[in-house]
Amino acid sequence: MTDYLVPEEPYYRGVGDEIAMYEAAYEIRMPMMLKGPTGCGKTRFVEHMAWKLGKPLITVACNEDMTASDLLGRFLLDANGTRWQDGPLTLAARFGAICYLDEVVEARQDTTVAIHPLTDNRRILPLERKGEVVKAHPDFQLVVSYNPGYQSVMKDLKQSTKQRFGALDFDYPTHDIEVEIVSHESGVDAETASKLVQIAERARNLKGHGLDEGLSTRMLVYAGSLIAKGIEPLKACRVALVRPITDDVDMRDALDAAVTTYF
Ligand SMILES: Nc1ncnc2c1ncn2[C@@H]1O[C@H](COP(=O)(O)OP(=O)(O)OP(=O)(O)O)[C@@H](O)[C@H]1O
Repeated sequence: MTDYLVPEEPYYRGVGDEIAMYEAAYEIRMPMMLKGPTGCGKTRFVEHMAWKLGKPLITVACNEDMTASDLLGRFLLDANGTRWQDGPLTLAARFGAICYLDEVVEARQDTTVAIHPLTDNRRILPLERKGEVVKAHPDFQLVVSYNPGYQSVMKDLKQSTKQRFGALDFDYPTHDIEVEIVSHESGVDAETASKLVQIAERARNLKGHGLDEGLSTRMLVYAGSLIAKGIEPLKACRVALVRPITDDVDMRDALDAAVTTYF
């Protein structure tokens, strides 16, 4: 399990009371759901909290091809016959890690249902194929992330899943905090970081008016990092901010124009 300990403090700039809330939630081992758009700091937050609490962290990026076996484990065939290999969720439950399921809504429903017995007061994980019931280690906690913007009627978590979690809302930080984050992460000065954040703020206003999702803090960190490496800001913004977020020619022009008002 020591392989999964977070060795150094991951930089996380708190934006509200989320650190204190998470600590309280961990105290009672409440399963947590982190809700918010992509690239706004959810993963970094969990890494920071695992480090702060001194607990191992096992992260799983969920996708629609994922089966319950990918989480729970399976029998593998090797030279000596078959042997059981724990999946990441089983490993975390057995040895007391924080298990972070990123974008859990992407997983198929039979996969999400597999977490149910772990997320109520039973805190057990039945491994039907193996004929074992794993009792969760006292340090085990389940954390999932969820981007409400992506959900459709077809793809949403069942209420019986949602209601097993406490939830923390995440969003893009306020201007000054985002400037601090972008500057810290990329190495650009506060003035440049502030320009990048202003571009993002303008683009975020276009969400729902041609853009599906706002420009994330992650994208700003990329743009800033390119600028810090000596790339001309205009080009850095095109590559890291404008081109990835839209294929629409008019929208690209509008965003390019926004960039040129700052750089
Ligand atoms: N509050 C914050 N403190 C420190 N860094 C932050 C913060 N918010 C965002 N970042 C920066 O933004 C980047 C993206 O954040 P992160 O990977 O945590 O996003 P996410 O919300 O988990 O996205 P996804 O849902 O796509 O996984 C981080 O690598 C970090 O550089």
